[in-house]
Amino acid sequence: MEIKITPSLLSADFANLQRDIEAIGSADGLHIDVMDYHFVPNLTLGLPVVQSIRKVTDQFLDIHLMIDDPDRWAPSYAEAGAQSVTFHVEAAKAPIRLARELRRLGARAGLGLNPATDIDSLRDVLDEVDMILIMTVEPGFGGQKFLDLCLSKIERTRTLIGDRDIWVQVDGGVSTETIERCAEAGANVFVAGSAVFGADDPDAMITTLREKASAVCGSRG
Ligand SMILES: O=C(CO)[C@@H](O)[C@H](O)COP(=O)(O)O
Ligand SMILES: [Fe+2]
Repeated sequence: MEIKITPSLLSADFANLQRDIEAIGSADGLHIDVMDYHFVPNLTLGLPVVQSIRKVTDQFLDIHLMIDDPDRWAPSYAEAGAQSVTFHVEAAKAPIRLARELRRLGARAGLGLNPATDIDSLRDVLDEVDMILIMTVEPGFGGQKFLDLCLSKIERTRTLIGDRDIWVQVDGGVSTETIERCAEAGANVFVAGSAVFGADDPDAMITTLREKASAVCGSRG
């Protein structure tokens, strides 16, 4: 499965978003973390900023909603032109209805899972989604330490998916130190915030991360 590196704009300079987006031209998408002070103890940005970003880039927009009541708010991000919208299973009231609505609006539907949320009970929902986002830190902040305990969930997720065309995204603490283990476990989409924007050359870091993940996936077959 194709490897994708989607840097998180959470670690970009919010006063210079366009500049920082242009500095990562080799990214496979822009991961945009929407937080509401309720689902997580942090506040970031919302729909107006996503609409503005849409106007200045053709990049694939990968929205990660860490908000209460995604049933109400998520469709607007698809309408704003985001190609992928991920909501959390812990927050959604009707995840199947919401995933269907996102797909109807032309977006890929993503299902996000916190570190303590199990995947096994979600096997019946898999055909409704295009991506499973596995948090590898508690959601809310960039720059946290990768939780190794999530690796076995990545493996179980890939096994449950079988031959379905569903992406497995890992988010949190992904770096040159951890990306190979995530790829080995079965992830193919990698969010990296502090690792990319904290690097001297963010675009070169994307290439390094992609090479490390690809080397593992190549050997995994
Ligand atoms: O969703 C989140 C945090 O809740 C992430 O997307 C972070 O922004 C990733 O940042 P790093 O751990 O890569 O610094
Ligand atoms: Fe995220």
